[in-house]
Amino acid sequence: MIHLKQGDMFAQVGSVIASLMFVWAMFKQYFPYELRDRLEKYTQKAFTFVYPYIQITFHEFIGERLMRSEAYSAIETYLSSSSSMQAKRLKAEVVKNNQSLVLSMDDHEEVADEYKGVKLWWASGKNVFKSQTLSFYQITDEKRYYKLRFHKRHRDLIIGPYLNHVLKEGRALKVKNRQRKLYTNNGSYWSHVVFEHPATFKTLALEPEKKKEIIDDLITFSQAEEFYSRIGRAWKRGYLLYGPPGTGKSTMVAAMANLLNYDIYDLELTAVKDNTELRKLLIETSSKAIVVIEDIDCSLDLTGQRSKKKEEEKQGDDKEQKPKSPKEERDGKNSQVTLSGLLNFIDGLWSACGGERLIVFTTNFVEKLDPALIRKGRMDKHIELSYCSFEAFKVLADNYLRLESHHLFDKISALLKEAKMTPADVAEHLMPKTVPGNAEACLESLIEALETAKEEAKLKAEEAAREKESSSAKEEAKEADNKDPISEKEQ
Ligand SMILES: Nc1ncnc2c1ncn2[C@@H]1O[C@H](COP(=O)(O)OP(=O)(O)OP(=O)(O)O)[C@@H](O)[C@H]1O
Ligand SMILES: [Mg+2]
Repeated sequence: MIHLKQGDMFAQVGSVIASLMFVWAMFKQYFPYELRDRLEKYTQKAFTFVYPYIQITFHEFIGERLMRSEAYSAIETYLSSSSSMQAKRLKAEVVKNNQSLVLSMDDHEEVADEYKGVKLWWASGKNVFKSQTLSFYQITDEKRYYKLRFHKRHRDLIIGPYLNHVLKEGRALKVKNRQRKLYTNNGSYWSHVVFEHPATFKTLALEPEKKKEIIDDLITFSQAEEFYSRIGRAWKRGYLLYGPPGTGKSTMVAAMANLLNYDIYDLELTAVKDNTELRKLLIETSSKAIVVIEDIDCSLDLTGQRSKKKEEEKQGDDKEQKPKSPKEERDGKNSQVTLSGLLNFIDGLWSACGGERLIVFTTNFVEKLDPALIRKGRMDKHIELSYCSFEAFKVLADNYLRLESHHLFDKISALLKEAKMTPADVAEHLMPKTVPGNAEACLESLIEALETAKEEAKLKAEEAAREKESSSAKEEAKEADNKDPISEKEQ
């Protein structure tokens, strides 16, 4: 316990010096002015010589409006791990919706820290003020603080890099401990609920290499603040998740948020009146967030906006007579958000405010989207989520049935190659049907479903082949019909 010995030494040296200073303050008035001035100068010098340590105080409250200091709470969080190991008296606070505890040292405790081989000490304390009001009760006001002590020869290292490190780490820990939120827009306002989706990349059924690639990409992004600022790009990244329904697109968004500890802003574009409202919503999003637009192909008629425009130019006033799309009729309103409005949302100037944001689009029909919307630089990473592979099935079997291997796995592996089934459907068969769950029964029900799906796929393929054959026969007959008069003429 070196830090305690050092701390004791500080306390002793400090109290000796404090007593000397006290004696000096009592008697200095009896000395002539000039001598007093000199003596004071030498005492200060002696003080810094004997006590060559620098002390910085961080108060809990700042300013007259008594705002809680951000630095104080970042330090409190930063010190929580060393406090729980070193301090004898601790304070506990419950965070994350009563799910976890954060410990900090109680008043008048001291803990040591080390940075690049340099040792320093943090002490907690409080000032108590008593104020007598007109009423009978006495009001006590406590103001807490942290005091940092270090040797003066490390001044540059501690005041610069170390304190930056403490604040950065403290803030990052706070973000990790905070309760995350899921925001949804009601028109141009965000409302939120607590975000508690249990999906993680571990439970996501996906091929391991693909999973690793996505995780690496996300982590690299979240640690690349300096890189983005060096290359002059806003700190954001776009993901396009596409694939059939039930392949895990929404689940992956939740897993991303859980991995990076981000909030989610689920943006419903059809509820946004126009581009101005869209911009307002964007400005109100915080950093460390995922802004997700689900089913972007159905959200707005962004799919063929450009080609549609060209068509409209050709057709003149025909537009007014056009019947409304089913979506427009259902909503009873028509959002005025345009493709260019959305593009500005993604990469316009305002999108850089706040930084550290992921923008995620999900869609079932990637081919329907305007290429401008999903080009690299806007949607930087395109991820296809497809039908369940055997690798993905193994993740589900482990999650749902706690099975790493089983004699039916080989059969399932062969069937998954021939039948297309989404992870959502596979998962449905793995849900326990009895208590306690019978794994074999689940696997057998899955095999049965896969065999049916395989049969259906076979029938469909045969039908498609027949249709193709008959249509090519028709084409040939048509071609032959067209050729006949010519050949007759030639004859
Ligand atoms: N890859 C997967 N890994 C784990 N679970 C999955 C996966 N895909 C689907 N599921 C399960 O199926 C359900 C539906 O999945 P999800 O909502 O993520 O699909 P989706 O791709 O977003 O579908 P849609 O296109 O209809 O929005 C989820 O509750 C999840 O439990
Ligand atoms: Mg979805």
